[in-house]
Amino acid sequence: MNSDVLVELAKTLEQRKSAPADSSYVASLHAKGLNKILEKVGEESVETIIAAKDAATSGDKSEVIYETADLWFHTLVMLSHLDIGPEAILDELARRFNLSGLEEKASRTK
Ligand SMILES: N=c1c2ncn([C@@H]3O[C@H](COP(=O)(O)OP(=O)(O)OP(=O)(O)O)[C@@H](O)[C@H]3O)c2ncn1[C@@H]1O[C@H](COP(=O)(O)O)[C@@H](O)[C@H]1O
Repeated sequence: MNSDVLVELAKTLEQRKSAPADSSYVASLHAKGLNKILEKVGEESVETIIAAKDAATSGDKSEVIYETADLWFHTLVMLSHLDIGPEAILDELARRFNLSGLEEKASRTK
């Protein structure tokens, strides 16, 4: 698995924050602001869910892969807009290694 892609993409997204809005899609999203970015995350979430349902019945996984890539991409733009790098999410997932989801849920205080 090539998780370097996430890190490399995040570097590009960071550079786009200071680019002119009309020079790139990511720069245009940052210029439109967080609400527009969240609208895209919501839209891509719904498209991913629909593609997953379709994949379960048709067996064709290409659309759900394509839509999940759109969703991950827009989620990375959201994180970048909030000055959060993908390392923070990867670190959090790593922290959860070998931690049972059921045990973690039972240990929550809120
Ligand atoms: N991975 C992506 C990527 N995935 C999806 N998209 C774009 O996301 C956009 C939104 O998809 P939609 O299907 O919703 O398109 P749309 O209906 O035209 O969107 P809206 O008008 O509703 O906003 C499309 O324009 C896609 O091209 C991406 N755009 C950029 N990247 C990466 O980001 C880098 C920087 O991109 P730029 O900022 O454009 O240079 C690129 O080099 C790529 O690595």
